[in-house]
Amino acid sequence: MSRHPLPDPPQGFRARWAALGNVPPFLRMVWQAAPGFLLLGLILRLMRALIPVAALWFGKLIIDEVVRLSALTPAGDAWGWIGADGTERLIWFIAAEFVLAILSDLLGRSSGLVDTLLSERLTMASSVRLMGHAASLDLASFEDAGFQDRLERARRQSGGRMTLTGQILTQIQDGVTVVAFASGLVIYNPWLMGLLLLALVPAFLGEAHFNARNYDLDFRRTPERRELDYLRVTAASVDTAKEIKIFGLAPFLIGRYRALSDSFYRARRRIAAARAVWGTLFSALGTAGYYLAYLWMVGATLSGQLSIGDLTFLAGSFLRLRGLAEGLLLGFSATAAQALYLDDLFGFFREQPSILPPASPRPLPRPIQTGFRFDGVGFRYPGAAEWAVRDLSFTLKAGETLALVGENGAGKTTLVKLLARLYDPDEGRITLDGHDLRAFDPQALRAAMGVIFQDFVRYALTAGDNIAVGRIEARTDADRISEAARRSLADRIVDRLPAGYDQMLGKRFHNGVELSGGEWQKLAIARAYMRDAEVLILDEPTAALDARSEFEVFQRFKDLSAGRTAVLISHRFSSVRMADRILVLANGRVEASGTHDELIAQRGRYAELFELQAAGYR
Ligand SMILES: Nc1ncnc2c1ncn2[C@@H]1O[C@H](COP(=O)(O)OP(=O)(O)OP(=O)(O)O)[C@@H](O)[C@H]1O
Repeated sequence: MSRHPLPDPPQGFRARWAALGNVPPFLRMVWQAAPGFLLLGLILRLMRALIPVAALWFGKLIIDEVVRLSALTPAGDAWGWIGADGTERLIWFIAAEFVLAILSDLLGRSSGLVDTLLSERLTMASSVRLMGHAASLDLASFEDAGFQDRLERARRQSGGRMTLTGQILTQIQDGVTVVAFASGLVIYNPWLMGLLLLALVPAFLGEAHFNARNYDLDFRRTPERRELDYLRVTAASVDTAKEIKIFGLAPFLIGRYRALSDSFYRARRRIAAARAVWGTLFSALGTAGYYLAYLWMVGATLSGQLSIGDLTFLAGSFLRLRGLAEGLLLGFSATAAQALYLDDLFGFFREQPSILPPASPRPLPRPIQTGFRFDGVGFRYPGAAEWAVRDLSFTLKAGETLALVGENGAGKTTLVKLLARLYDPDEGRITLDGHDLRAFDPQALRAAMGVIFQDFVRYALTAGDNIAVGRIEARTDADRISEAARRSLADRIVDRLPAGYDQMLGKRFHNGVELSGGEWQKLAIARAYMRDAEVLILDEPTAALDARSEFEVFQRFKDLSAGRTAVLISHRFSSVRMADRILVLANGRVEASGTHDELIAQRGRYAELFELQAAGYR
């Protein structure tokens, strides 16, 4: 059973045919990605489509010619007929068939090549579009399990479904070949065509049914598949290896993986077995149709209505047509199935962010005049029952350094996320210089902020790039990067790295050097200094720093943010007391505010927590 509520997959034939509506936008995407290849693929295939009929027709002509000549040629030398009188036509027919065979191979290989290149270009284009679109969506979306399922399915489609173009082109090619063969059959005897269709339709419906069942299974099991991927990565990755070993977690993870994938396997096996049984039955039906037609052809040849050449042409046509039409119908149903999967990709592209720039955004005040004001702000994470912050009212004055303190879960990080408009409040409002934050372009707002979170990212990039991500446009500005490193005290770490700023970090790639938790933090803090930020926010990225380092880092932070608006979050009171003003949060509300001395004098929670920590050091 799926653990997360998922919308039902599209059911029934109508939905499956409706999914074919995804084919035109898909082809549009292909056209945009590689118009030349698409056109070339189509031309090559159309040329190739007519070769089988032509080859079979030459085969018929050859046989009739052979039958005619065999009566005239004396027995003896197998090569003696070449060059003899009256055999020119036969030689031309054989030569034509030879050329067709070579041409067919050549066209087949060229279209294979074009397909490969096309699919590469398409995978790239759709992955780029996927990444771009994902980046435009709200943070809240990413934290929703249903969204992650949709993202996962879309990601699979962007890589996995790209053979679809080749499939559609092959369909077109086979369609043209079928029409050519069928015209031949109809000319000889229209009943043959009816017999053929009768033999094929059940197979087609059967395939369509099983394809849809497979899709339903994939759809319903997306959460489990995500869990499988998660387990695979967790059980075997550089980030988790240490803890997995210490806790001896491998058997647990493997057991879980096995149980989940077993249930997957069983479901797949059921479908595959039913498909095999029905497939054999339907195929036997097709064979019966063929032999019925064959009986008629043999009779017609014996009674002189058809020549031997006609018999080979017709029998060959029927057999090829059966194979082709079967392939075409099954391919059609497979295309419909693929188109169902495309629903995931296009469905994802249709997903829209809710935090958008207004039609005419206000220019961001630079410098900020009065500051930010929270007015009765309340926010609940999507799907959460509890408010993360509620009735939150305070001012973050321009130019001041404000510290946020409070126990775990008090709402400090949430407050910062609201300030950076990663979320919008559900109640109340946040203003900047008197204007609602929603009046500004969220990108511009974020660009004016330097926020380093507790769970900042450790990029598998060079040390220099790990700092430059704070302002990626300045990636080549070595002076700016080293200045940022100096400010955050990361310069001493970089100096010790074998390749300095060019040193690859982390264990993911070759020659990477791993840093300690505190060293990573100093590097991350340098990101904030890369920006021309109006507001600097350190949300506890200093937890792994030793006491002296944190003191130094914060001292610098305060000096460097002089005149700028700054927010710092820390559980260390020695750092917090440096701030101009301290806000004590509890249960998502402001419980008290003031300078360190004022708060101590109030003898409230702040004084209590401060005493608790101080006592620990005595
Ligand atoms: N992404 C999220 N989705 C749902 N709930 C969340 C999410 N992040 C935080 N919460 C909830 O919101 C509340 C406030 O969390 P927040 O991270 O703001 O606390 P904090 O004061 O920063 O805590 P800490 O000192 O542990 O970092 C907590 O009760 C937490 O469970």
